[in-house]
Amino acid sequence: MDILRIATAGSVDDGKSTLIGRLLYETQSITRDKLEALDAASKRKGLDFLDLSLLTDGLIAEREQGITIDVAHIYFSTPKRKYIIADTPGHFEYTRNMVTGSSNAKVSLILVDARHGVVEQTFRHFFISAMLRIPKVIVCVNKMDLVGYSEERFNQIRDEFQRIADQIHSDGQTIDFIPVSSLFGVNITSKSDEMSWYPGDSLLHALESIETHTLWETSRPARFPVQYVIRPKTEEYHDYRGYAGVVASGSFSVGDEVVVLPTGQRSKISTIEKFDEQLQKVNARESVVLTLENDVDVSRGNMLVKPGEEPVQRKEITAQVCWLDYQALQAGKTLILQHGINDTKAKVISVDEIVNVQSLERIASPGQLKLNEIGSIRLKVAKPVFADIYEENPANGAFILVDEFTHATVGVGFVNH
Ligand SMILES: Nc1nc2c(ncn2[C@@H]2O[C@H](COP(=O)(O)OP(=O)(O)OP(=O)(O)O)[C@@H](O)[C@H]2O)c(=O)[nH]1
Repeated sequence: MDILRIATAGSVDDGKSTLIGRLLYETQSITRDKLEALDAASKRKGLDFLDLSLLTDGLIAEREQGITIDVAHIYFSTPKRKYIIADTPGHFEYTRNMVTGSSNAKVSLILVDARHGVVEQTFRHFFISAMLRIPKVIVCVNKMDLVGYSEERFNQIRDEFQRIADQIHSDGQTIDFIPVSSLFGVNITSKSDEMSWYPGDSLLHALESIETHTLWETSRPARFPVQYVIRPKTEEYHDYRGYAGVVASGSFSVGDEVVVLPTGQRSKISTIEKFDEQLQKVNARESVVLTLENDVDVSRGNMLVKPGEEPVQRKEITAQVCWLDYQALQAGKTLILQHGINDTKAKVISVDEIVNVQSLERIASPGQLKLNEIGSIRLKVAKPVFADIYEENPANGAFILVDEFTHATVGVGFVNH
């Protein structure tokens, strides 16, 4: 069964917890004991209905004590597929959580309170979705009941959002707008009469109709980072060399010619093995063991690619970076850049620009990048990195920056042109 990952974030009180709670409730994803706990917790709050906002995180006790956690993963499923929602709290400082919570997501769910319209947090969330190239954005205009289910208000918000989207260049991203009332369950899992003017799908229907296989990385250039070299020590398998890893992007078939990076040696794929199975072809995200026709030199950390679509071996990298450390990033700083399983020392040459994610204003030569800021930097690496431009191949275009001494992750980067 396939899995669709959804990233969400919202501003305080725009109704995200209620919306997610309703999705879980109406897809019968709540166990009986959770329902009982929810009922009891709602009664304790003096409510005569189920407070669905208490459901998310599955952390009813924490919610009641007012503790908010960083990123919560919420699971639900329909007969069609499984869903994972990565939910980040809407507080303005949480860019960092949003970036980590959103990586790997194929859908970004953005909530807008119909009364307030597009707010700063909406900008930030959309900017990050665009930066991460999340292919699908669904904007739920919530609390439509509080604006009399007004088509005019919905159109106003949609147009305002679209204006922002037009300012942020985000190729390949599609945006859907859905008017909903989470509290009353309107347009969440089914459509209802209140907004007969709305011709589109309910939220769940929109999610169900996203074709994940067309979104996956298979259409990108083929990349196979070698995680382990398998060399059994037995007599029988004396000559066996298998290369284990996960296909990062693209696909490989038996007989395909491959180039080994960084050596540039060439060979052909002899077999593709998955457990006891022999495959003819393997696609992105699958774990396999490849064997090659001739005895080329391949070691852990090398990458198999196809001739004619090799990534550039970069000694200098320009990247958009989200900085995650309390100590600001400045030119001259030495860090460890980790790209897949490879790491190398990297020196910051310059911090060229920062983006104000609320106004989308760009400031040149800011001198430093502070906690939660997003900006463009230039790095020099000690060992060449085989990264793609993030926009062209997200699976091979991102890296993390690690502090040399504390080993803490201090930044997330996306390779630019
Ligand atoms: N009238 C109306 N109220 C709603 C709707 N959705 C949520 N609310 C109310 O808005 C308030 C905030 O809802 P939550 O779901 O807790 O909002 P949240 O965005 O998760 O807020 P945090 O829990 O602070 O992150 C609650 O009182 C909800 O009952 C809606 O569609 N209509």
